[in-house]
Formats: sequence, C-alpha cells, structure tokens
Amino acid sequence: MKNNFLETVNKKLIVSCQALPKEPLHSSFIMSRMARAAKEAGSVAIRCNSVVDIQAIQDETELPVIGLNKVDYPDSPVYITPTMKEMRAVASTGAEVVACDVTGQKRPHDEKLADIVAQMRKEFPDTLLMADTATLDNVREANELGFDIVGTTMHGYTPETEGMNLADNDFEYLKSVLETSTTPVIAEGKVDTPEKARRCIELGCHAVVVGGAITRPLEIASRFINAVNA
Ligand SMILES: CC(=O)N[C@H](C=O)[C@@H](O)[C@H](O)[C@H](O)COP(=O)(O)O
Repeated sequence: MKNNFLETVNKKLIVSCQALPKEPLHSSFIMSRMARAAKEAGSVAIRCNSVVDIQAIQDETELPVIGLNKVDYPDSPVYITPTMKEMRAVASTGAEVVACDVTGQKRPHDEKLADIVAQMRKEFPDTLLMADTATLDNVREANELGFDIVGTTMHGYTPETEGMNLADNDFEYLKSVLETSTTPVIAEGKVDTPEKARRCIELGCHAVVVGGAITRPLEIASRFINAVNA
C-alpha cells in the first residue's frame, strides 16, 4: 500500500530546501531551519537533497518529504538520484517520495531506469516515485515505467531544453505535460513568484514546488541587486 503523500499535497505548495556544497547555506542545520520556516508558513511537504538533510528536516518538521540525492558521476550527465545506490539510501530514510532523473540520458555504470524502478517496487513498495522530467517524451517514459508522479524539474536543464522556462507563453509546455501525463503532475523549476505558483495549480497541477525563490538567498539577493544596478 502506498503512503498518503498525494492526498496531503493536493493543490498545495511544497517548498524545496536545498543547498549544495558550493552554495553559501550548505548545512543540514540551516536547511532544517529553512524547512521549519516553510512549515510555519504553511508548506505541507518539503523537497530536499541528501540523506543528512532529509533526516535533519524530518527531525525538525515531521513533514513528509520528496527526497533526492544529487551525485555527479564521471560517466553520465544524470545527477538527481542517478543509481540504485542513491535511490535505496533516500528511500531508507523513510522519505514518502523518492525523486530521480527521467531525462532519457545515459545513467552511471549504464544502469537502466526500468531495472531501478522494478527493484524499488520490490524493496520499498510503500514509497512513491517521482520522475524529474524535461520533455514530453520523458513524461511518456515515466508513465510507461509506472512512476507515481511526474515533475517538470529538468525542463530547461538538459541540452535539448536549454534556455526554456516553464512559465514561457503562459506555461505552454506545462499545459502539454498535463495533457500527456496519465499520473499527477507536480510543477517544478523556476516558479519564482506567488502568481506563477497559483497559475500552476489553476492549470490543473496536483501541486507545485518552489525552491530558489524562497530558500536561496544568493539567488533572491541577486535579483534585487541586478534590478537596482540596471
Ligand atoms: C535542475 C535541478 O537540479 N533542480 C533541483 C532539483 O531538485 C533544485 O536545485 C531546484 O531548486 C528545484 O528543482 C526547485 O526549483 P527552483 O529552485 O527553480 O524553484
């Protein structure tokens, strides 16, 4: 039996709290406090990266999480929970959802996504799987492989979609994702205003994830500074 994550986040905002080692706020403690602020504001779930951050955020907030583990491998461009090793590590935290790259690109050690999904279903039957996709072909693959949630996370972040923005032409691409996907869609990636977040829900998304615009002060400060200095 699957957990009730999808009911919890229905038509709601999920805050992503992530800071990589190269970012100024890289710290599980700081991410846990970011998540606490998000919870106090009304966020019903948190998206977060790495086993230590997931555990710190679970301890601090007791909110359900979309967990992932970003790792760079030399033989692959895929970095969001790329192999079975990271999938297992994230699921072992008790994360309600494990998110991973579904962009059709070669995975490390040539691991096959279909094998990873089959193995996850066997080892973690209660855990939901979220596909971080970039294109409509990726959405179709995620549906065929039986992912529980389709996210637009990688749209604009692959060679094929470079320069694209989810919000372009009143979310034209997102509308196509909603028409294509047979499972709930979570809008994610560059949703940087409350109005855009609201629009994603109005268009029919199951939920919307906002990260940088809430939890990356370097990004937020840069927007203000660039506007003032323009
Ligand atoms: C492309 C990629 O690696 N995205 C990551 C996925 O988890 C995060 O760095 C983003 O912050 C997250 O997707 C939320 O998006 P935004 O921060 O734009 O609201």
